[in-house]
Amino acid sequence: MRLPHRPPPGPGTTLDTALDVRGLRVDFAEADTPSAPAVDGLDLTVRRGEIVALVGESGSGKTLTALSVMGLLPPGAQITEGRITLGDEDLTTLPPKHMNRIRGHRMAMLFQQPKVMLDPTCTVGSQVAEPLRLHWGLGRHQAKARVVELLRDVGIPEPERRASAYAHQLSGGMAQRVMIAAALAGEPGLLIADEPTTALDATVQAQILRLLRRKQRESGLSVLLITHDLTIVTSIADRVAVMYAGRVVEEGSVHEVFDSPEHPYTRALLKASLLQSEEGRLFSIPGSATQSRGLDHGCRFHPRCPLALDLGITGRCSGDEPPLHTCGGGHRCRCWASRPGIERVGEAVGV
Ligand SMILES: Nc1ncnc2c1ncn2[C@@H]1O[C@H](COP(=O)(O)OP(=O)(O)OP(=O)(O)O)[C@@H](O)[C@H]1O
Repeated sequence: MRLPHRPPPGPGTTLDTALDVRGLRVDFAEADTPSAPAVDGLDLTVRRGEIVALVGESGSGKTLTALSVMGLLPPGAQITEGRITLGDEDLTTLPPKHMNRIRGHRMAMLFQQPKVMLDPTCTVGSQVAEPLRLHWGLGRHQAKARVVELLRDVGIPEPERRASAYAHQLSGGMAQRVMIAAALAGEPGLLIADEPTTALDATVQAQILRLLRRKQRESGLSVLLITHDLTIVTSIADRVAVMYAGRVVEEGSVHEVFDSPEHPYTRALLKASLLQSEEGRLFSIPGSATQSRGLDHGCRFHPRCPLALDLGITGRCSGDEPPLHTCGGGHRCRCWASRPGIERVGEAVGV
């Protein structure tokens, strides 16, 4: 596929960069009426050995971003602009056969519903063995022994016996451990985890997050973690990127973004989460991200933004798209109003 516009890798791209996404745009080709891109000029970097959380409301384009990287977009969706670089490889130009070799070997993905993702007709052991045979060329006996090691390593009790179990015989937590073993079997450098603990209860969720953190520390794995849950971000991630209507509006270390949020959308997300709910009162952000998709002028958030609406700065906010500018260190924000002084005004209007 020939892409109309492929920007160069991002300015900070170094040997240290595991994944670099520049100007990614995803469109649905089969839509009857022309629709807005689902991902719209997204820039994102994951460095080697770090966990980056991608957060944002439902429909902001997080999953399509992950599927674009994996080369697994659903039928009808296609990358129409942008560049995705994994290590030194430009994934947007690779033929499907080459992508098959990279998937599972250099990058792997964990999904929300592990029991659904496991093949019900194959044993757990054969599914964990697949990448070992495919990417490392292990024979049946070698692969079997390695499967037991991998299952033990992710905390599956009696791994020899469990290797011959089927998906329906596993709890949700066990199934996710098996998926982690299968994902890590090919020894990928990048793991994309899309809401990996959403379907699990709180105790199992904490165990799975600890397991991911341990694997990241032991093997220098890079992780792109997609989640709605900001408490998960604070417990596991090094950096966070906040996505709104198809693009990143704020990014930085978890400390920078959560302790000093600059973008009114990030502030609203934090306020809507348990992290900042006031005396148990629930806050929701008026409107939805979909109403901002397809805006071809101004800040995508301005129709819902209390700063733009209350402070009468709508002219600027609806006129030009703000750039992602540096607010100090690695903290960057896409808002005309994120300047010293305005922050206090933002607090005054309750965002
Ligand atoms: N198969 C599809 N066909 C048409 N449009 C789609 C399809 N999948 C996603 N979209 C559109 O792309 C947008 C982004 O979807 P995506 O799944 O990436 O959002 P998300 O941020 O991951 O949401 P969630 O947190 O609910 O999973 C959706 O709002 C939807 O309009």
